[in-house]
Amino acid sequence: MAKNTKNHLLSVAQMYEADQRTIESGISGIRLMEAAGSAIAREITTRWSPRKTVILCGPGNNGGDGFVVARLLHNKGWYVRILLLGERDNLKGDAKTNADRWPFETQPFSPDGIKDADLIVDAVFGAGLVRDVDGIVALTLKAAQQQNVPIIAVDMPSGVDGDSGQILGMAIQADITVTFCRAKTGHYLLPGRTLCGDVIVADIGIQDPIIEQIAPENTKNAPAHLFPWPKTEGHKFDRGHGVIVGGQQMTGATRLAALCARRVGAGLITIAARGTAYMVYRTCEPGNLVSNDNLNEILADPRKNTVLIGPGLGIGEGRKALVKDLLNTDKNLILDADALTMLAGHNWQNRAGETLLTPHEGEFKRLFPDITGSKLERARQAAHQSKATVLLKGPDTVIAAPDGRCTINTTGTPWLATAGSGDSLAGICLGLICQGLNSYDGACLGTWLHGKCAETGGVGLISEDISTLLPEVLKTLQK
Ligand SMILES: NC(=O)C1=CN([C@@H]2O[C@H](COP(=O)(O)OP(=O)(O)OC[C@H]3O[C@@H](n4cnc5c(N)ncnc54)[C@H](O)[C@@H]3O)[C@@H](O)[C@H]2O)[C@H](O)CC1
Ligand SMILES: [K+]
Repeated sequence: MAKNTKNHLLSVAQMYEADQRTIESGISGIRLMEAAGSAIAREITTRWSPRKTVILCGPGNNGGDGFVVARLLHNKGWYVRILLLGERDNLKGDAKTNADRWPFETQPFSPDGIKDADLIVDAVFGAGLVRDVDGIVALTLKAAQQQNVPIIAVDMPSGVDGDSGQILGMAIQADITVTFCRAKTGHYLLPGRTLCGDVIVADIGIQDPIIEQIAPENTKNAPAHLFPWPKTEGHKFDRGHGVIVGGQQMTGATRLAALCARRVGAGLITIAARGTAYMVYRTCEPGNLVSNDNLNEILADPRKNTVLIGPGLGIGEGRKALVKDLLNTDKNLILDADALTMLAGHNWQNRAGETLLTPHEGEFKRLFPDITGSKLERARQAAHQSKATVLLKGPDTVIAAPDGRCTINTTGTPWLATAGSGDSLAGICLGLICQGLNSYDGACLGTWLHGKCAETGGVGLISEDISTLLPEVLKTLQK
């Protein structure tokens, strides 16, 4: 059966490979370019009425797409001018063919060339961006930005790296970006995601089996189908028993996590706590189980399969030893916050249970100080090195599995940057993993749900809202 590859994200190299394999299968490059240009012209004409349009064409095939757009808009009666970077005579291949089909003059790049534009098409650089944008290109793109008219980017906003989403030198802010076949990782990693505006993925005739053969390791996070719906015949012990090592002082973190774990369907949640904190937990949410037994005794019950440690934990030698002891158990572990901080310099080994690390950027740097690269590549390397699933938090959270798979999450709002939000996320993941999801699936679904809660809650969201919003989000997943 054909796999659904629609959520796969391609790297730039994989896009070139898909292109090449398609051409080898008998679809010419010129046909692909025509399809790319038609898709862009279609997206423009369905959104905007005819108006003075300036198309900025670069020296490669991104510029070639621009020439196709120019011809198609001109044929529909639009007034179109082209600014071309470099000499027309230097164009090659399909870009040259399409330049030859444009019977009018082109003008050189210059800020002045933008002046009367009511709509701008950015066909300067796409997949082939290799160095910083500077000089006359930067000046012209700046003028295009200042014109304050709609900007349509072909494939990528020029200046954005298609793999990392990083800006090389400078980049243009687009209103829409039309890309081809599949989105690229740079469309969803920041700042690329913001610079793209709306991302539209157009079919240009590259067939799904070609993408299956390439087997991209990156996806856009789309895990709703993984939700473990309770079974009619099930009872609470079928629905997982999670344990949270309760913080001594920051008891709120543990309570937020426990509420979220239960809201996503965990059958039972035990908070392991000592001293005064034990009494705090005993007198709070009545649905939590609370135990002041020794942690080893609590975990002796094999049904308690997943442990969350870190939220509100605090730092100290005793607590560090506790985290290390947990690593030697066969329980599924979710290590968050202070637990991560205390593992800096740890020598990662294969564990018997699943391991999920949920660092933000600061914790990640302490845990993996030698790992560099794009957010995606750093998460992937960390997962490989630690043999754990790594959930690298942020507005473009990346989840990486030890086997090389990565997903980029796109749900959420800036209101999630609030105290207790991470504790809630860790709790959601606990609730899902204790029900039997593996740590990668649990992390993907947990992150997606957490973001959906924020979207549903809207403005003014605080972390206490997240568990309350979960039922509303889950209802939207019911068939
Ligand atoms: N299947 C598809 O996705 C299709 C994609 N198409 C389009 O082709 C481009 C990629 O084309 P390519 O020629 O490989 O690269 P670019 O046009 O992006 O740029 C290459 C060109 O630019 C020069 N260059 C790169 N960086 C800089 C810089 N900072 N300053 C100055 N010059 C720079 C480089 O030296 C080259 O000369 C893809 O994005 C799609 O838009 C096709 O339509 C076919 C189908
Ligand atoms: K572009």
